Amino acid sequence: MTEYKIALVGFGGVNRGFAQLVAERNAEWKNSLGFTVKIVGVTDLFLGSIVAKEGLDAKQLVALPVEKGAFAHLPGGKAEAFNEAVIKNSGADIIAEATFTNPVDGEPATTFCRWALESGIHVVTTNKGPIALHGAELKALARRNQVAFEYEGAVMSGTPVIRLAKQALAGANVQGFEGILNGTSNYVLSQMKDGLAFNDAVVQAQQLGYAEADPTADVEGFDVRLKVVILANELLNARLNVSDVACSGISNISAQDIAQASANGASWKLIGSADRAADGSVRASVEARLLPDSHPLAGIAGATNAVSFNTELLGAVTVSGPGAGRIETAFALLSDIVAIHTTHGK
Ligand SMILES: NC(=O)C1=CN([C@@H]2O[C@H](COP(=O)(O)OP(=O)(O)OC[C@H]3O[C@@H](n4cnc5c(N)ncnc54)[C@H](O)[C@@H]3O)[C@@H](O)[C@H]2O)C=CC1
Ligand SMILES: N[C@@H](CC=O)C(=O)O
Repeated sequence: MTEYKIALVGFGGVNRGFAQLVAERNAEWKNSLGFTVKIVGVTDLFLGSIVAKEGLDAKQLVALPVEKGAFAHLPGGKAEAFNEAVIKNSGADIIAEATFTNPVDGEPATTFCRWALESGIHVVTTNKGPIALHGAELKALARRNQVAFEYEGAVMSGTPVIRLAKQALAGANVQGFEGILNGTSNYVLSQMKDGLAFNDAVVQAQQLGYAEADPTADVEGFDVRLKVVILANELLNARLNVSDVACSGISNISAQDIAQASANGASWKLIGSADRAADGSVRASVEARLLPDSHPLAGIAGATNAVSFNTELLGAVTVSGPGAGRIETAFALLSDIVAIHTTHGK
């Protein structure tokens, strides 16, 4: 029976959600997935760090209070985040990277991924920055070191759109896509439709674990822009940079705009899209669009996301599912570990 030793980098909503899955389901995974997971290290800027090669009690980790330096209260724990030591020296086979997404340069998460890959350790991550901004370099580094770099949760949380489009739609010839790719902004627009003020809806999205550390990234479209770059580069063989994608958000949409749209049988949605032109070039954008209620994306409400792939052989293939959420995104990490088990498992 394979046992994967995992170190968690960042211990906010997503990796705590992953620890919860381990606490509740490890025994079940033994039978259903053919492996178990042992958490051998955790490091977090705010909480500190801890390493235990014999394995940490996942239930105890989940119950850790969200207090500065909290890991220092556990035997062997430290108040400081010794990220490099945890990544390189905890004995982990896999690093689960879930620190803040930095939409400008992808750091320091990109460095965390490099440290792991250079050390021959697999990486699973939900962080959009390293993939959108340094994806080609990190994938090459993973190949050179014969390890996996997996990031299904970076787009649409636990809804498996990247693997679906790359594997199940291989050969169908994806020509483009359009989608609702941010849970927070879609939640905010839905709540505003029900009468809540913009700022109150953003606070709710933060409390529910959907929003970025700085929710400006959600409501101004920067988060969707990273996801559009990731999907376009993965599926359309584009080489887009963030600066190639025109981007605007939803912060200028008023309650009155939403009510008026509703009265006219339409809804405002933040849409990320990309298309391959006849000359092979790829154009992409992020913008709020007014969709008639008959449009397949108009009825997608709350933190649910959906993406419609335009394929040559099947026409439109639309996938909908959770776009944010702690456990939902933790599931994406699990699905990445399943992929590693399939490709690299003993
Ligand atoms: N929450 C969600 O629904 C989804 C989140 N993501 C991405 O997953 C990642 C994690 O998300 P959450 O857990 O919700 O965020 P979070 O804000 O709850 O947790 C992030 C944790 O990382 C820690 N951290 C930040 N910088 C660090 C550093 N330099 N070294 C060590 N620790 C550091 C923070 O102290 C915090 O505890 C983010 O990149 C986010 O964009 C992706 C898909 C969905
Ligand atoms: N803040 C993001 C989280 C997932 O990427 C969102 O709301 O979609």
